[in-house]
Amino acid sequence: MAVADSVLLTEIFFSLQGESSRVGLPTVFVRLTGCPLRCGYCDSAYAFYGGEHKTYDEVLQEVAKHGAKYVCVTGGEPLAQKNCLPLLTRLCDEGYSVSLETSGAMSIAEVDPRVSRIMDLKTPGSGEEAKNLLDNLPLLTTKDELKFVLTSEADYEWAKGMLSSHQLDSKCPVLFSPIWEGLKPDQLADWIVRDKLSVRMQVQLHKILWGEKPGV
Ligand SMILES: C[S@@+](CC[C@H](N)C(=O)[O-])C[C@H]1O[C@@H](n2cnc3c(N)ncnc32)[C@H](O)[C@@H]1O
Ligand SMILES: Nc1nc2[nH]cc(C(=O)O)c2c(=O)[nH]1
Ligand code: SF4
Ligand SMILES: [Mg+2]
Repeated sequence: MAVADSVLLTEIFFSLQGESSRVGLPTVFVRLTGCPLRCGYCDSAYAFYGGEHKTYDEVLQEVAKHGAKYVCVTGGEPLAQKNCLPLLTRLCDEGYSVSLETSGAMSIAEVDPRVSRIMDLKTPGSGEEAKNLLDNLPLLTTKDELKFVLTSEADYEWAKGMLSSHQLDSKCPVLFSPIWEGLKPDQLADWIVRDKLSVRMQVQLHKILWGEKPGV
């Protein structure tokens, strides 16, 4: 149930951005609760349930305490809460440089244009490929990023096929990321070099630094 002018929140924390082309930048993370997907590898399942209702003002106050320039709204699936949209706009109005991590299973059409949308196109290995909303693809602009999280060689081949069939690398930067402790990063690197793909490979920096746990 949506409560007026509020979101259901799992956590707010300050860390180094571990993903996307913003990797390494000190960033405040706002993790909203709930997700309609169940990717087999999900590292944020603790955000599926629970959470606390927080008004936009309360979220902004908590974010401001950290004195950072960058804010990343994630989840769960942030766009599953309709109040995520006004929250993104309030964060932009405050002058933050805002990114949004989204599964691409919900429309990104109404997201404030100042936000950089990091859209994950779910691979077959996630178990949630059927949820991909392909109508989102034409909406991506050069300030957005399209991400493939890969579990296997089959996922890699699928992602390569999607790149060429939809000419995805001409829309926005493309990220290829191996699942943590699943697909070996050096194996993925070898395939990308072999095939000369114009994608950015990345591993989750925060897990290299601190392991897999909430709040980092
Ligand atoms: C936790 S999700 C939250 C935002 C949104 N629900 C989504 O899936 O994009 C943020 C990003 O973490 C990625 N992720 C989750 N678990 C992962 C894992 N075990 N290894 C690598 N990336 C993972 C997701 O694929 C997604 O790109
Ligand atoms: N440090 C850090 N960077 C991140 N970038 C995206 C994250 C996410 O969970 O969406 C994440 C996260 O959980 N931690
Ligand atoms: S969509 Fe994101 S939060 Fe939801 S299960 Fe998949 S990775 Fe986890
Ligand atoms: Mg994470």
